[in-house]
Amino acid sequence: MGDLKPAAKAMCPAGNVQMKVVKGDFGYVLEDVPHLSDYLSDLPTYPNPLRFNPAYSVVKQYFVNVDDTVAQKIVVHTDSPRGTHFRRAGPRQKVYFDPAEVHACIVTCGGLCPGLNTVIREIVCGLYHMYGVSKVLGIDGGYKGFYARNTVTLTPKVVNDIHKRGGTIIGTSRGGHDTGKIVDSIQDRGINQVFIIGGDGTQKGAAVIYEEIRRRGLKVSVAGIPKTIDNDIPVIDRSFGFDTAVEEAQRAINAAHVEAESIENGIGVVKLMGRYSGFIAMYATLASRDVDCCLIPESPFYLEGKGGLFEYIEKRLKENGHMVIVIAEGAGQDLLSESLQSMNQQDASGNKLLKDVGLWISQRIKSHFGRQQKLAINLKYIDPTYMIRAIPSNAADNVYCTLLAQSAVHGAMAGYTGFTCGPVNGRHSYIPFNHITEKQNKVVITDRMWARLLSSTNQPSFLNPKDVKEVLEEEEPPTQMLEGENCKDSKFATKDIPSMS
Ligand SMILES: Nc1ncnc2c1ncn2[C@@H]1O[C@H](COP(=O)(O)OP(=O)(O)OP(=O)(O)O)[C@@H](O)[C@H]1O
Ligand SMILES: O=P(O)(O)OC[C@H]1O[C@](O)(CO)[C@@H](O)[C@@H]1O
Ligand SMILES: [Mg+2]
Repeated sequence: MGDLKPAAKAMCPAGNVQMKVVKGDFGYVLEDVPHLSDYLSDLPTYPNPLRFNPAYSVVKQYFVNVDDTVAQKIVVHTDSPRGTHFRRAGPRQKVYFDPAEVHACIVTCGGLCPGLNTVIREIVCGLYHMYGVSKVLGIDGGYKGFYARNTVTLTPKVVNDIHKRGGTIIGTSRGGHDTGKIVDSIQDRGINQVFIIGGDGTQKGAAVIYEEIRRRGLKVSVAGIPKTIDNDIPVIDRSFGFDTAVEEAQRAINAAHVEAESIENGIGVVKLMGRYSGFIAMYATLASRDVDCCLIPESPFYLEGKGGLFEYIEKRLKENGHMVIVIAEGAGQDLLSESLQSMNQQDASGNKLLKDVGLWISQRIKSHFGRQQKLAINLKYIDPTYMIRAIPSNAADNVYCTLLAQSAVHGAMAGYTGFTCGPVNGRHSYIPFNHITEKQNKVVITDRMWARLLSSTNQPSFLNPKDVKEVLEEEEPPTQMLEGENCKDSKFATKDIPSMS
């Protein structure tokens, strides 16, 4: 990495702060994150206290090499360029804060997600035990808590057991992001490390807080920790709490299956979260094996006629006597808008409020088969929406949350700022905000994973040749969670679509 070319700068779409892009040989690109020293000169440095910590001092190569970067694309070809890289997360030999001067704060924003309390716990414990920092504040109730609510003092004792509880002990909210007031509060309280846990909206808010802090020339590190139960944040392998949510969804699917198979022509309908991305529904379906049909926002479907849902339900009931349908909350919203009066309501953050697709589809199925009178169905609708996100994180998510929190703490102590952290191809990395906020992670229905789902449920793809063409033309890159690349050359060739009319 010694022969990297000098930084080439590009404008950051989110604001007026320039992106740090470093180019190297063979198409190597480092999309670096900002550092306090980019805008503050003569900052003192200190040896990392971990050098003197008996637990860590024996670890070989514990400190991350300053040149370590992580490749975004893991599948490469002999002639492909090396592509985009991110700075590897982890402790540095030198830190830019004297632990005694650190005054950190933590805020959680947006919807709940299993693991929030674990992340809070591990930020507090990481700061205390790894770096000897003893001033950590919890901001009560999301962004607006900076200027409208009280704060909570967080110590290892206060947070000791919180990972066993769902929710967030410091509260959360939507809306109320006022950059000026938030940065005033940070400045007035003498806070110099800000840990912001939240989804895409929260990370957009974190980006503008960072920009304002930089504009004011403050020595304050801003670290984002991505949180989304929908797994809709791009670049990172997966988001914390997702595993837990998929696991909890099994209970609802099992119940739907038991109900459905115990009665003649039983249909179990389960609605799961997923506003724009159907990952929870897709993984819960794949894990369960009891699901006959999974409907997600990314894959359009229709009810009536040849190749439609009603036809498939009839076929499945005749074949098997019962069936289970899993539907993500954002699926089929276009169909609902046609039949229900459009509401166009928004939550406090400006997110569109969705109509209840679970209730709607249950009613449509009932009235279709009721009208036909040739198949008497028994439908049970289960809506575990909030149950899958209000629980504590499972063991795997707890470990993941710990690594995330520690990455954020190491990054802030090392003087990095304006970053989100998360695993990229299994290596924790510091990712510039714009990469995380520019677009959403979605299920790519031309990817192998969706094909696996279709072959496991045997459901029709509901796509007509025109839809297939449109999907292929969108050229979505494969998601990080998937093992392969897009297979647009073969998998969705028209002849392979199960129920093409
Ligand atoms: N573009 C933006 N600029 C500044 N702040 C924003 C922006 N978008 C959202 N926010 C703020 O971020 C916070 C959380 O946003 P939002 O409610 O959209 O949840 P989220 O972080 O996307 O999480 P979830 O995945 O649960 O939706 C809110 O306080 C909101 O005001
Ligand atoms: O009802 P709330 O708390 O606004 O949250 C609902 C939304 O939050 C999410 O879980 C995202 O965090 C979406 O899937 C869902 O639409
Ligand atoms: Mg969001």
